[in-house]
Amino acid sequence: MSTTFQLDTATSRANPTPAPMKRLTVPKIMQRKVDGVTAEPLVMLTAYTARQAQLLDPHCDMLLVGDSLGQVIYGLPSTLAVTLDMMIAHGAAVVRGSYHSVVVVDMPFGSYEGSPQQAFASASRILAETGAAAVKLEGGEAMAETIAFLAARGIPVMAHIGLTPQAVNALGGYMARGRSDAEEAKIIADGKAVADAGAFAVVIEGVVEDIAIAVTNAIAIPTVGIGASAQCDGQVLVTEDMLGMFERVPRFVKKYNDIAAVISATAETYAAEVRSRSFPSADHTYQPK
Ligand SMILES: Nc1nc(=O)c2c([nH]1)NC[C@@H]1CN(c3ccc(C(=O)N[C@@H](CCC(=O)O)C(=O)O)cc3)CN21
Ligand SMILES: CC(C)C(=O)C(=O)O
Repeated sequence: MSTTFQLDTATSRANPTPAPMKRLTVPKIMQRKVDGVTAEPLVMLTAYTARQAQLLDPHCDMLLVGDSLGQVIYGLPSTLAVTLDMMIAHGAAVVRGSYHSVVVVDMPFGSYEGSPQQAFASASRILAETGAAAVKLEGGEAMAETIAFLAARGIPVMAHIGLTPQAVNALGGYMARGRSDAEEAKIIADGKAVADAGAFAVVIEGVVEDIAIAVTNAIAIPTVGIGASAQCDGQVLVTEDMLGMFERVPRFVKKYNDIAAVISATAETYAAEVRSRSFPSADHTYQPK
């Protein structure tokens, strides 16, 4: 299956450079941490579709095909019902729509926790069938053996610690983590464990800021914060949250726009024109010669 062809793009903004195969690489992402305080923070956003990827790609270092698509695209109550096939379909679309950013695809709940071998089977399908460069999985110390197994076999792994949404039933909700000494120690140990295991980067979600800073200072791989700290080595948000597509978003989301209002107002105008028969007009219909 060919997954790397280029799409025509409508705007020059979607085509920032003429060189098609100059995609950032995982080693270049890791180099940002080596460069230390002089390096620019890493910019990551979620993307689920080809056109969304085209628009975001020029502005990002990494695009995350997050399992948040379960809630954002499919209207599911949590990420637990997201399947490997869903992640692969959307991952392939995002790779086709981008050529600058490193594309990272989430491993869905149930596709990797059973054993390192199960994780390898799932991750190798993701890379082979999407063209993405890396996978992300949730978990710290408990996933260290699996991260090492994948990394040793050429699969770059982004870890995800702190508020891990696939563990919502065990955590009891999407509350911030690290408010007790035991939780704080656990999150710091998780960060060290995934770095030692060979993860190339780690998402730190929904933790008390001091802990995000402590992990960032304690490990040699980039930390990507969401509800964490501006001192992380990068940031990620769910694109639809940032765009203002939803009424209710986590506290850590900054709504940079109100796209929900744009969509509602546009649909309202269209509906009014259909009902008044002012659309389609002569410009949008075919007349005889
Ligand atoms: N659209 C979207 N954005 C996300 O950031 C996101 C998803 N979906 N789906 C997967 C997980 C779930 N996440 C979530 C979901 C909800 C809260 C939330 O509502 N937090 C509350 C506090 C928790 C509570 O009171 O129960 C908050 O006010 O931040 C946080 C993270 C983060 N991820
Ligand atoms: C919120 C981000 C980090 C994520 O894991 C997702 O989009 O699923």
